[in-house]
Formats: sequence, structure tokens, C-alpha cells
Amino acid sequence: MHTAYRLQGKFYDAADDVNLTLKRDEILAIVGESGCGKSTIASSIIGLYDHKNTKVTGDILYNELNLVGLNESLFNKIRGNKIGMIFQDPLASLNPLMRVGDQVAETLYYHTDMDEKARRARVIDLFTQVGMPNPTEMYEMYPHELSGGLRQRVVIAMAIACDPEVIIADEPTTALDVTIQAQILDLLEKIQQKSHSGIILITHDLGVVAETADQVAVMYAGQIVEKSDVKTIFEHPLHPYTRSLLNSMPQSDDENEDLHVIHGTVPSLKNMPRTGDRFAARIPWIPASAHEAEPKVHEVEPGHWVRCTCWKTFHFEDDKDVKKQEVKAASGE
Ligand SMILES: Nc1ncnc2c1ncn2[C@@H]1O[C@H](COP(=O)(O)OP(=O)(O)OP(=O)(O)O)[C@@H](O)[C@H]1O
Repeated sequence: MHTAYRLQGKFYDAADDVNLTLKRDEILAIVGESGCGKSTIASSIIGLYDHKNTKVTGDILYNELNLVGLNESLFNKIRGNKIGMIFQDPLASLNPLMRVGDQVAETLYYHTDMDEKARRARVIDLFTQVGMPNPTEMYEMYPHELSGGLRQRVVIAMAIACDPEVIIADEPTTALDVTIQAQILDLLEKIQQKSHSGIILITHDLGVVAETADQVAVMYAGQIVEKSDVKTIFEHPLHPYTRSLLNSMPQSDDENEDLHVIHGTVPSLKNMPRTGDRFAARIPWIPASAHEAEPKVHEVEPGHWVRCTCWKTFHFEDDKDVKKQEVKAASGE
């Protein structure tokens, strides 16, 4: 899949050659810094983008059905029904003027033939499932009367109302405080186990990935640079970007712990390099010869994919052992 946005009359790929598979009973995390293209993947799958200024090409297969170019009336049958979506900001997903119970019931109205009484009972059942206290009372509330965590539970209830096969959760806990974050992630896992759906979890937080994911795709500057099962990503990361992200993660509660800082920032869409290894500029101590001119995705062991072969010689700038070896090699010792 490729997704390009139009900027001043020209299209630029924000998701470039993305190839992912989501299976039933699986949580696939897409992780990367802000601006890497994670939300672009979500909006492309769900078909929610400005069609005039966004071009999605390639294939997005939901079972056998290609969602790319699918007509809107067919898409409306799938969106919210077979594919549920949870966004970062629950307030933006909810209508401030409508009772939250009615908003969830509306999804059922569009996608099922339940009558009003059955819809109401189903909403109360959903509110119970997502852990809302006093679900009958909650039905009557307006979004502003609920806490951020409760609003996100309403959004989750809406996303799972029709028992979707796929749930896309884009930074579902970023707007919430830490204790509520853990509860919401726990809830997502429970839902996945109960419904056997597949979940795409978009996050910039490796802690969230470690807690919840089965499979992980690491995204940098519009491309997937590494993908594997979660254990392999944490125990045997290969791509320099994955290793840098992991190294910048606190390992302990020690406030004095030295954290690795990744040089530079994710390039803007217009300034994104379109050839070579896109991460090369942020690891300038690695010689250009380590990078492929046109980085390909390589399967280094079954199920473990890495873009570019630069991982073979990658080391951190302050890796003293490697530095010593380089000095020795240069002096001919
Ligand atoms: N509608 C748009 N038009 C033009 N450029 C866009 C549009 N949406 C996103 N972009 C650009 O595409 C790139 C990828 O953005 P995207 O939001 O997908 O990244 P992200 O990894 O999800 O980041 P974040 O976590 O900040 O949302 C960024 O450079 C962003 O500025």
C-alpha cells in the first residue's frame, strides 16, 4: 500500500510500500515517532481521508475484498461494522450534543436490524463489557459529563458494538493518565481474547507494545523498517531505528539513568529522502557503504523482516568496544 498527500500541487508518499498482515486473534502494533506515517495507515485502511488530496494505491485486502477504490456505500457497510475504529481523542469521536448511549445505539441502528429496545439493551450490555459503572445511568450522560477514561470506554463500546473482525486503535491511551492507560490496554486485550478479532494498535510507546502486542511493525519515515513477533523485537532487534528506540526507553526507575537520545528528527513529508536508507541521516557515524542504495526488505529469519542490510555493521556512536576495534583496524594492529 502507498498513501500520498498533495502538498502545493504535488503528491508525496507518507506511507510507502507498506506490507502488513493482520491475523485473527492477534494484536499488531505499529510503532514509531510522530510523523512516521502510522495514522496514515489507519486512515487509509478505514477509508477516512480527503479523497481530493490523498491518493491511496496498491491493495488493502479485508479477507478477499480490496478496500482501495471501494465505493462509499459498500465501505459504509464495513466501516463501524466489520472494522471498528478507536481514535486517540475520545472527545473528537463523540457528538457533544448527543447522549453517549444514543451514539452507540446509532451504530447499531445503521448496521443491524435490532429494534429500539434491543439496541438499548445491547448498549447497556456493551457499557458493562467495557467496565462502565452504572451503565443504565451512563446511557443518559453527555460526553462532557464523563471523565476522559469513561469517554474512551464509550468509544470502545461503539467500536465493538457490531462485533467487528478488525479493530484499529490509533494511540487509544495517549490522551489518558497513566493508571487509566493501563486499564484501557487491559480492556483491549480482553476484548481481543473474547471476540477473536485482530487489532491494529498504533502507538509511539514501546512500553505499550511490550504490554499488549503479539506482532510489531516498526515504522520510520513512511516505511516499515522492521517487523517481527514482539519477543524477537525486544530480544533481538536488528534495524538501527528499532535499536535506537529501544535504547531510548527507560530501563529502570532510576532518575539518573542515562537515556540514549536519537539524533535529529523525523523529516517532514516534503523533505523525506526518497532513496537510500531514510534513517541514515540520524546515524551519521555509520558509513554510507553500510546502506543499500535501494533498501529492500529482507527476511533474516522466518517471520523477522528488516529493511536495509545496514543492521549488519550497525553500532551506537558511543559503543566503546566497536570504537577500539575501528582504531585498531585503522592503525593496522
Ligand atoms: N492530510 C494530510 N495532508 C498532508 N500531509 C499530511 C496529512 N496527514 C499527515 N500528513 C503528513 O504525513 C506524515 C505522516 O503523518 P502521520 O500522521 O501519518 O504520522 P504519525 O506517525 O501517525 O504521527 P502522529 O503520531 O503525530 O499522528 C507527516 O509528515 C504528516 O505531516
